[in-house]
Amino acid sequence: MSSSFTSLQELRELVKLVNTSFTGIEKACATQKTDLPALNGTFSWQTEGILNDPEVEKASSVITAAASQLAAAVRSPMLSLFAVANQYFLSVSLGISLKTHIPEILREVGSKGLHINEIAARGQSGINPDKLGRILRLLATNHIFREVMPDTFANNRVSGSMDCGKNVKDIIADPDSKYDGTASAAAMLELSTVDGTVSFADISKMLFDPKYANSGKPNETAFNIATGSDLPFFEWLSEPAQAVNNKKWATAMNSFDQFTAQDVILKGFDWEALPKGSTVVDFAGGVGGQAMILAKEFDHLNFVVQDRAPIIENDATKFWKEKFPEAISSDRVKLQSHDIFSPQPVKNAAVFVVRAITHDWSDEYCIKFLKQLRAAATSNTQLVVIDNVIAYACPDSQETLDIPGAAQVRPVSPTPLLPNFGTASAMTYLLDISLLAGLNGKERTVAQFADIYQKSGWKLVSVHADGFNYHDIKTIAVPV
Ligand SMILES: C[S@@+](CC[C@H](N)C(=O)[O-])C[C@H]1O[C@@H](n2cnc3c(N)ncnc32)[C@H](O)[C@@H]1O
Repeated sequence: MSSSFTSLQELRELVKLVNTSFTGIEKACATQKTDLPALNGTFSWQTEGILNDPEVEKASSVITAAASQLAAAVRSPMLSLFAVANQYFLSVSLGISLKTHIPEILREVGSKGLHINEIAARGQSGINPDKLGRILRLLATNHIFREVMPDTFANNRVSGSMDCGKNVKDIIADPDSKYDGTASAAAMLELSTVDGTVSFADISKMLFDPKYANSGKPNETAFNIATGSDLPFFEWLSEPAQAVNNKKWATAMNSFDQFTAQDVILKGFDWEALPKGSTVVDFAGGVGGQAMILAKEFDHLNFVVQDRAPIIENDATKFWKEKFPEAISSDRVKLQSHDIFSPQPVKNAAVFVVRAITHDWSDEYCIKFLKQLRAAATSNTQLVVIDNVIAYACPDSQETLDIPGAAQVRPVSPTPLLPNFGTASAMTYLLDISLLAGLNGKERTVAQFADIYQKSGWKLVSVHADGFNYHDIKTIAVPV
């Protein structure tokens, strides 16, 4: 670990890591006969493709982790801390740029950019041009947008990725529908910045409140304190008053498909080996996106997609009617309204797929629904939980590493990087805290998964990680 280095040695090692990783990126670009997309270039999914190359992905993580470790080492601690303490303004500025449609306005004028007076006028939000300019300058200083001339801004590749693709005129005519029909990740960014999440980012109220401090309840959170609602987040989102946020949430969830490989569900579990006619339950499956990928690939399997009644009756029904109607008409796929805490109606499931669910709930609640699944399981039923796995920021030698596949979840970081790749893994840790604030949810280590399984009558038997990340990890359990 880093403690064995002198300060200059450590910095030299970090610089070396940046250099060797950069050489790896150059080689991958040469092999693929392509270039890295330029920071000041235009965003497109096609040119971003090289970043998904496993070598480039790994090199990118090393460079990100090393660069931030270098900055932490060479900068005055007070400057680092001041930047963190005021990060909130960066977050809100990002949201303001979305609310005023800056990425779309700047796309329409191209690389020459536009003066702040004209940007403010085109957005018709009533924002003062000088104040907007200061917001955009803070963002440009953080590599989001470019100030091409004094008070004149253009998109760069980062800000361009927030462009929802619609005409500014159409957006302004109906701002509530801005993200309809798109898969824009900007919908999630808006929800995370100006649409309310900021109000519950202050989790101190939740952590120090005598009633909330030790609660695992989904409606005793920073979100509840901030909004005054006593509904759990997802129920609140279904309220008629939240219709616009609800639409945005649906777009945000769809947008994740662009970042995650669509075949992850197919890997790390032998679906082919399940006997013909086996039933796979997509538990709290949303519209049933995972079941659909599996149903298209394995026609010997049947599926039940379960979720809350409004999701099943509206979104899921529409989704399957549009994309795979024959699966419904042939009865191979059934859509079923089901509350995860009530007794599981499918008693002959070969597999319960539980994706992006456990991290929404505290241990207490996970154990409740896992017990319901266990009560309905046969001795051959398998539980396939797909979620993020979180790692400690220090070396970890827990006994679960003996479980097949568990060690691969933690790629070994080169010294002197943090074992969890530091800020290259920041998303997982930020998500963990936002789950805490909004839902009393939690990202878990492999050992913590093993623990909730053991407490609900399941036994963790294997772990499968696909690629170089902590996302979409499969933990597979069987009845005890
Ligand atoms: C993050 S989404 C994951 C959806 C899906 N598994 C996927 O991977 O796309 C969480 C899902 O849990 C569902 N959910 C939340 N509370 C529920 C409950 N009490 N009963 C059934 N489903 C619930 C939500 O409606 C939502 O579809």
